[in-house]
Amino acid sequence: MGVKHELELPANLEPMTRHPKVPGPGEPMRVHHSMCFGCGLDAPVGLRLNVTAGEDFCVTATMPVVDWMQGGPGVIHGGILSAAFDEVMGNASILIGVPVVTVNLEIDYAKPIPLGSTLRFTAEVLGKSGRKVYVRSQAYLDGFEAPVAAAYGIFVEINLRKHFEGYKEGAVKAPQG
Ligand SMILES: CCCCCCCC(=O)SCCNC(=O)CCNC(=O)[C@H](O)C(C)(C)COP(=O)(O)OP(=O)(O)OC[C@H]1O[C@@H](n2cnc3c(N)ncnc32)[C@H](O)[C@@H]1OP(=O)(O)O
Repeated sequence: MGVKHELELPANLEPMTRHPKVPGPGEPMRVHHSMCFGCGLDAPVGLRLNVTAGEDFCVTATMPVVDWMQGGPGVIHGGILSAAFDEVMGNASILIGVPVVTVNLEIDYAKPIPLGSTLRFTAEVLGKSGRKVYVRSQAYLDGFEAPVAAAYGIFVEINLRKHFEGYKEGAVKAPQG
């Protein structure tokens, strides 16, 4: 079946503006936490995704599919791909300037993705309604015109300080030096 139909969006989407302080098109998005599994460079195990800002409400990213990402023999684990989509779509949400967390993630896996390949991601914010931000992402592989996987995410605006209150004491710190 490949990737599924479009995400059903609510009728009451609000106009969005790109936040003036986010990176410009072609510039790298900032690492939001050095120990983040998705983008952190100090995380002992992680995707270390480099996400690049695009035009409007879009971002792009690439991810080499390396051996530790294996699920079935020779191919990526579906949960790793899901985490990559989460990270890329979370970064797209940053472009509208609201702190968010994921509440809903849907993935379509259309093709097996071999170890040794490089996935290319695109993601765009489709709209915002109240605290909810709707995002879509697609993953591409060389040699395939259509996406090899796709995702839809709903992210919800949070108060960053309140959301992580009570959890920060248990946070894993980056190694010193
Ligand atoms: C930023 C850089 C990249 C980061 C990428 C990685 C992002 C992540 O992985 S974040 C980690 C995973 N996510 C989480 O841990 C979130 C856990 N969930 C929560 O903490 C809470 O559900 C929270 C705070 C998001 C929302 O709770 P609360 O503030 O009580 O709001 P609540 O009223 O339940 O929901 C807000 C809206 O979202 C909707 N909503 C909540 N859950 C869902 C869901 N599963 N599906 C669809 N809609 C939902 C609600 O219906 C509500 O809509 P409306 O405003 O229209 O009534």
